[in-house]
Amino acid sequence: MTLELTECTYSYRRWRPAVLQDLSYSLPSGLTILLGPNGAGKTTMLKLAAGVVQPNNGEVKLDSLTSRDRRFRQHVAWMPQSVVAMPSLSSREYVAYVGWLKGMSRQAAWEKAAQALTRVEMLEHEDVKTSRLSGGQLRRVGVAAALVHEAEILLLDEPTAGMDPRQRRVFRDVLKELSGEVGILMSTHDVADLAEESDHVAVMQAGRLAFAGSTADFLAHAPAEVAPGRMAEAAYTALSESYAL
Ligand SMILES: Nc1ncnc2c1ncn2[C@@H]1O[C@H](COP(=O)(O)OP(=O)(O)OP(=O)(O)O)[C@@H](O)[C@H]1O
Repeated sequence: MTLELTECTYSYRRWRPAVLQDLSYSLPSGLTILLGPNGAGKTTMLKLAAGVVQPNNGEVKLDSLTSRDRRFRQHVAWMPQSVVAMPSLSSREYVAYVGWLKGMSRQAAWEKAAQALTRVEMLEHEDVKTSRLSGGQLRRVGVAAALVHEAEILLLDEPTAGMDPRQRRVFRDVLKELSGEVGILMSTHDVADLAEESDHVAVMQAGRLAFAGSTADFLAHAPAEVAPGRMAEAAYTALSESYAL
């Protein structure tokens, strides 16, 4: 399935300037990372793509389904920037509940919740109430909740923020595995870490896309003298500077 945003304009309040302006984007298969400075509009773009908010103008489509269609959200998983604990639910109940909300049967949601928690190394905490988890653990439960109903499109808003280095590694392996199966759009400020592992990169600046293309094309923006380990950062800086001119 292909996720496509066509000439989307969005503003949070009626008479306020648009946060996204005529944004068109088609999500390629594999892993795409979404970069951009604070306030560029990454979260807003992900919310539009997830059908959490609707564009004021333009449309968001998954093949023939529009984001206003109830079935749209069954194919799309969204992990918000801040995962909110549900104090009365354990990790497994939380993930299963999300699966159930997405239309799975109770039994299937319960079983898939265990599989999703295993993927993010949280099964040993399946009975722990979400209000008792650390920030990084709660984000991992949030990732499991995004994986539980096996959506075709994964939209992840800074999923690695607050994870320790080992969990980042685990998460990157999960992403690598998943990127062969589903389309992933993931925002991050972790340019150096992830750009070289992604298939595609999109860069937002002030509500518009300053760049969208393959990772190789993205890295080609780095000046020739830059050391290989710093290419992603250098490419991002060069693109941001040329867009600001
Ligand atoms: N709920 C809201 N109400 C009004 N304005 C908002 C709201 N959420 C975001 N904005 C504004 O929309 C713009 C884009 O914000 P958004 O959160 O999409 O950026 P971002 O690129 O995800 O930033 P960050 O990297 O800091 O998470 C900002 O100017 C922000 O102030």
